[in-house]
Amino acid sequence: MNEIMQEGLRAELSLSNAPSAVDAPPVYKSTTVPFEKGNAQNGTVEHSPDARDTGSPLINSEDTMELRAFSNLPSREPVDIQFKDVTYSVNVGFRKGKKEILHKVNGKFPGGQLIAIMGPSGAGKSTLLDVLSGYKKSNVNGAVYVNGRIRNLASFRKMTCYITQDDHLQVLLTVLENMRIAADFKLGPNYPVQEKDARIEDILTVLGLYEHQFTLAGRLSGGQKKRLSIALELISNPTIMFLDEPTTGLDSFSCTQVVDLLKTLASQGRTIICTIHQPSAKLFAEFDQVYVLSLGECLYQGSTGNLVPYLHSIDLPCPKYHNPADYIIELACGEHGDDKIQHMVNGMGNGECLDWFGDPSKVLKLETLRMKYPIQRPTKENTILQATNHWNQLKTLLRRGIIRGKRDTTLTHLRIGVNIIVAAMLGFLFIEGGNEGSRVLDNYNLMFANLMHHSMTTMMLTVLTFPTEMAILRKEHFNRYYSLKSYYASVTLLDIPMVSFCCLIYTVIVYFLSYQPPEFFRFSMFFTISLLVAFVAQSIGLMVGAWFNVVNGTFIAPVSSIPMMMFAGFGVTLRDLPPYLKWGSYISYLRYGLEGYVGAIYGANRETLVCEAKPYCHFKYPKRFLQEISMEGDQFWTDVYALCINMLLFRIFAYVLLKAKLRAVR
Ligand SMILES: Nc1ncnc2c1ncn2[C@@H]1O[C@H](COP(=O)(O)OP(=O)(O)OP(=O)(O)O)[C@@H](O)[C@H]1O
Repeated sequence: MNEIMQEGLRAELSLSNAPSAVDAPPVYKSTTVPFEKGNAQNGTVEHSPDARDTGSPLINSEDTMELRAFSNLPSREPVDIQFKDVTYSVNVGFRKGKKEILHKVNGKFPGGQLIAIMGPSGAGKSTLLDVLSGYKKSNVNGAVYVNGRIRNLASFRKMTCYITQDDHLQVLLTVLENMRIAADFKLGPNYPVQEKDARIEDILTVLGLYEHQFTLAGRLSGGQKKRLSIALELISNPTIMFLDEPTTGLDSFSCTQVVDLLKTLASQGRTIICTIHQPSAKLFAEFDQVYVLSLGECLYQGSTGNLVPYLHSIDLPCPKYHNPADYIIELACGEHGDDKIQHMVNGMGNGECLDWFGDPSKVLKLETLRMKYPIQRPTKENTILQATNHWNQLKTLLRRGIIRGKRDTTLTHLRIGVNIIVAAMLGFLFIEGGNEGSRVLDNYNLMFANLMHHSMTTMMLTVLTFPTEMAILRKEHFNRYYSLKSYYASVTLLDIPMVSFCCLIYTVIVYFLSYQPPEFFRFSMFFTISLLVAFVAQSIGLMVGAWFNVVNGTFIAPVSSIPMMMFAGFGVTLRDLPPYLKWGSYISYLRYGLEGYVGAIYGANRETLVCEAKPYCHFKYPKRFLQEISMEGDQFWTDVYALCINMLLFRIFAYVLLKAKLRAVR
């Protein structure tokens, strides 16, 4: 344990129950939290099958040491969770029906406890966690009770947080920046800065991250990343914390640090529920309560200390010097026979049996809980899911996006570099194409090449980067950092300067190297079309990226561009398109782009072109060229409107897809 963590754990400071509002001032009282050192040092534990746990620490108080609580986080009123006959099924596929994963499981997680959901791989641990946290809503049957009342998901989510197995952090932000951004989302701009900083400092200190506050999150070790994930959620001081495998991938020292920390949090009234694979005996003993699943059914629920007596009571005694956590997993896997699983499920009434809880005073009936916790009148703030308003969410998202943009210099340089290189190459390739009458067709090719460049670079970049954001979006959106509207608005706004800048450099280079007419209004028209095409392509990229993963997206996006190219009027003129395919030209944004470019360069009464390279210039008169390609040349504004409408429609559709995608996973 590092020094900071040690110091944090030793300090004596704890808090009394305080109001549940996030920004309520802390009220302190001096108590100490016993630290159970564990009697299973080497992965083995000697146990007495008859010794029932009575709720007191598993270890003699001689070995206790004091933990430092979070001095800036008010303690919480414990919240009791109970679930009855919970079933969860998934659709396996078209005409294949449904597969049931949780089979009418029951259970009770009393407040202020550290609870482990254990079981072999595929037992349904993560699924149960998802169902209880409200992350999964569809295909769930049964009832979840919070303090004796049927769970109201909206208000329940306000007191909970969900920490996913993968950390999904903002890797380009430092620890402190991550914390400050989270504080701005969760506490809002009106929360006093000094108190915000004090809360951040307190959390970082206790979690042993204070000395790493200026380290980029991406450079932290696995254990530090996990602690940062917890730290970010602690800012809003949740009452219930759900953690999916918080110790997976960590060494035993980091595991102990994380579990010690969770224990501290539980001791202050929070209900901490986490899934865990196969803890060592020492780690296992740290949990207050354990809930064991096998194939979607409950094998045991009760205190960790009561597991051995329970196994003894059902004639499945845990061998001496065997880690009970290992033994129950062996039983759950069916290593000792499949009949034992059913025997245990029956013995526990699939989670209905509450006889093996360490502290019987915590096992209150639903009616008693309802009397203990009267109904609270909903307040105005209670109707909004996020802690702060849309404007604050957008501002904070933009601030975070700007920091990320500045740090991600490789991508920024790459985007600028690609635009300069491609523009220079095309400019030199089509040099003088813009004013030479004999090279009008070459210039037409250049316009199409421009369209390809703008559409492909922006679209593919979005298709490749957006899906990687989805995991972070899912986590932060579920944890109520921001609404989807604010997120989407920030995504739309953040890329405007970069796309515009890249378009501008590209257009300047191509325009002047290829000798396009040196008139400001024609340059502006040319640039406007480039910009709009880039934005439409980006919208399509968003649409694809919102729904498909990177692999499928990189296939779908270019393939979907092919019909757009076909109908652009480039290979086959708009006049020569077969009547039954004419509709295609109206939905092709590349058609409007090409028409817009032609209008900018050859429309608006362009004067007769010079004809020096060859004695005969077929397209010396721009009008003749316009007739040849069956374009009017005076439809610039129609093209601009059409591109704007395309952009708007694709953006709206991308938003709808994104929303549907977020719903689909739940
Ligand atoms: N969408 C799905 N379609 C089909 N089966 C699913 C789906 N989601 C989950 N399952 C199945 O449900 C079972 C439980 O999954 P879950 O992820 O909850 O297990 P777990 O106990 O958390 O496993 P692990 O410890 O390996 O993460 C597994 O057999 C899994 O294959």
